[in-house]
Amino acid sequence: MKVDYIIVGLGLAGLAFAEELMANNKTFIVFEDDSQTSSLVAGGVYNPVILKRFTPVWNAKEQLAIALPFYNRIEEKLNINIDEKFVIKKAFKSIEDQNIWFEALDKPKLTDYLDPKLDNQNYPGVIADFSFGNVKEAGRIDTKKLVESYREYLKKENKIRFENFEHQQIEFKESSVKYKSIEATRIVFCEGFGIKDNPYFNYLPLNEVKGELITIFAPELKIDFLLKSTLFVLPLGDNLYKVGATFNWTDKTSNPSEEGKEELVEKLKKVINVPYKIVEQTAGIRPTVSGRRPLVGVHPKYKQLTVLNGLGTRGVMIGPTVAKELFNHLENEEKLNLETDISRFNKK
Ligand SMILES: Cc1cc2nc3c(=O)[nH]c(=O)nc-3n(C[C@H](O)[C@H](O)[C@H](O)COP(=O)(O)OP(=O)(O)OC[C@H]3O[C@@H](n4cnc5c(N)ncnc54)[C@H](O)[C@@H]3O)c2cc1C
Repeated sequence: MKVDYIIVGLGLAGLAFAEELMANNKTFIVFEDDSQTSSLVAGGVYNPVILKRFTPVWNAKEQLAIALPFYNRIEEKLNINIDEKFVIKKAFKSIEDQNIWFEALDKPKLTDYLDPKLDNQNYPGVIADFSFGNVKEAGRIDTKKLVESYREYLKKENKIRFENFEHQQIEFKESSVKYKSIEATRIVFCEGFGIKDNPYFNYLPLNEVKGELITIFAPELKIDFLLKSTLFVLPLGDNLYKVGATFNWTDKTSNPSEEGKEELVEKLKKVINVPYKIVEQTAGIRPTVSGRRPLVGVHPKYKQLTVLNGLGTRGVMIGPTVAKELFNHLENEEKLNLETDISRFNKK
């Protein structure tokens, strides 16, 4: 079997690259072994503003201009609904917090997104003593539905194998690779935290950060916006809400933990004051990089091997952009963004 590309991993990164290949009539096969869960458990929120500091997300406008049409095309192609738009209401913790918001209103990159009028309304069940600030142009991609539907679609197209990709089986040819019975021009590794087992790219500085979420059933909480406080509370419909997330730099497993649950329950006491029941708990590892820029590019020695990783906490927004940039670099000789190109980690 001969293909243009092998893609290893079908999370948000692999999916975005597969779409790019299809749009350009390239042939490919995906390997997926279910070892990582990040894209399946993600909140899926896209939000152009960093709400801890009221600063703009890096290249937010440009990323959203690519990402939203990208997900809407997939909605049409697979006949699914995955994009839900909503307002994010940031619950201020103090008057100082409000003042920082007012200062941020003047930042040119934020004016489109921050509503200058504070929301003083009371929402039953929500604890907020200092009003809310509204963030516009935000929403959520249902990443679980997206990834599962896309894998199903690739299965029907005979373009995915649900098995572990074994790096030691790669044989190098002059300008291609052989993997078992497949000959491919290139391999694109989209393995998330799985990169740690990749002997070609595990030199890259990926700082994995485990995140846990709970889903609660809270019939007395009637909100149709994303509530952002010490945690986020995201309405899913049918009185269900996703609550998260934790940040844990030491636990490298994707298993939900008792500590994770306790941390969320403890923090939630300061966010809502209505009864609820926990109906689900999920966990995954965010593939993050210090400096918060993804890992994109070509192996310094083996030019057939490439990587698309490090999407961090914002895979939904940034995935489609970096997939496009990698494709254009490999096929159209366009330069990679110097901030994301892995050559920044080459030995000088
Ligand atoms: C709790 C939590 C909440 C989050 N919330 C948000 C959010 O609200 N918004 C947002 O934008 N982002 C969010 N994220 C981050 C987002 O999930 C990531 O940025 C994104 O999922 C990373 O995608 P990926 O494809 O790079 O990695 P992954 O999703 O980890 O995908 C890698 C895939 O490769 C497969 N794989 C690895 N090695 C092999 C191998 N050798 N052979 C075969 N297959 C292999 C794995 O099974 C996996 O499916 C969240 C993450 C977590 C954990």
